[in-house]
Amino acid sequence: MSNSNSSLKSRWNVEFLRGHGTGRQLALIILNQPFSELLLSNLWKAAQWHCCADGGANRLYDTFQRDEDRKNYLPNLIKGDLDSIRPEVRRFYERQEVNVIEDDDQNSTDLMKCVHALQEKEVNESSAQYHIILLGGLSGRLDHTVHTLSYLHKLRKIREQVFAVTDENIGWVLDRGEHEIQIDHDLLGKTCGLLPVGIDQTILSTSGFRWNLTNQMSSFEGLMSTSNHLVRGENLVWVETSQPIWWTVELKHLH
Ligand SMILES: Nc1ncnc2c1ncn2[C@@H]1O[C@H](COP(=O)(O)OP(=O)(O)OP(=O)(O)O)[C@@H](O)[C@H]1O
Ligand SMILES: Cc1ncc(C[n+]2csc(CCO)c2C)c(N)n1
Repeated sequence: MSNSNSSLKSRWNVEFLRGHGTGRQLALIILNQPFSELLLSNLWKAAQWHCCADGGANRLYDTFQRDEDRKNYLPNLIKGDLDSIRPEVRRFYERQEVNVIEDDDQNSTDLMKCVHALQEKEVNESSAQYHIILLGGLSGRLDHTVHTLSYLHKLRKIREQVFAVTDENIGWVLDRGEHEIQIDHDLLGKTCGLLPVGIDQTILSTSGFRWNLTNQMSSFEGLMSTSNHLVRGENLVWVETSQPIWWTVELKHLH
């Protein structure tokens, strides 16, 4: 999986949902949202750096019943204002020598604090950028959900690939330009959307969908491609957009 600058076409695949590496180092940021054990374990396996945003640590802890199992899933970092992590959860991870960092800044969210921590790590280690998977953040509290939409929209300027994943959906921002998205029909459901949020309007062209667009203007006030379908037999979709948009597709339940 890589953003190929040479062809100016971004190529995307989501095989990390199966627990597969994708070539680039992956960072998993666990938010305070429900998720299945199978989704967690696949993403955990695919990622090289694991971080919990505050109450995300409760979700990780509660995924397992036994401390022996919890000890196989120790994050590299727990960070946030730490007003949501339960005391016994904090105690457990601190005893396992997990780095727990309290950051009381009241102008940035726990999600932002975790992304900043990753950026510091990359600078300190002079490493290439990780691709980022947020576990959660697409549903639940509307202010948090819109924050996720806004934050990934902004991050596109400084980060290469940032995904948000829940048991129901995966989504990310397609920056202006051309995109080829690999479609694994065993992982992805058919329903999808191309969402012009955070922009005035965009000109969209697509192929591989049930309902395609050609140089069509799309905006929040006007046409939005929601409830579109992937087509069985097409293993790739193509999207060209003149402005950044959110792309989402429903997920099949993992088994
Ligand atoms: N109900 C929710 N819906 C969507 N995302 C959520 C929700 N609750 C938490 N999150 C995500 O998980 C992160 C950690 O959440 P937590 O509950 O620990 O803190 P919070 O006090 O709600 O959030 P923050 O301190 O970031 O404002 C949040 O920054 C947000 O990205
Ligand atoms: C205009 C404005 N609105 C809301 C907040 C509150 N806020 C935003 S991020 C955050 C941290 C939560 O851990 C808090 C409390 C603010 N600071 N400024």
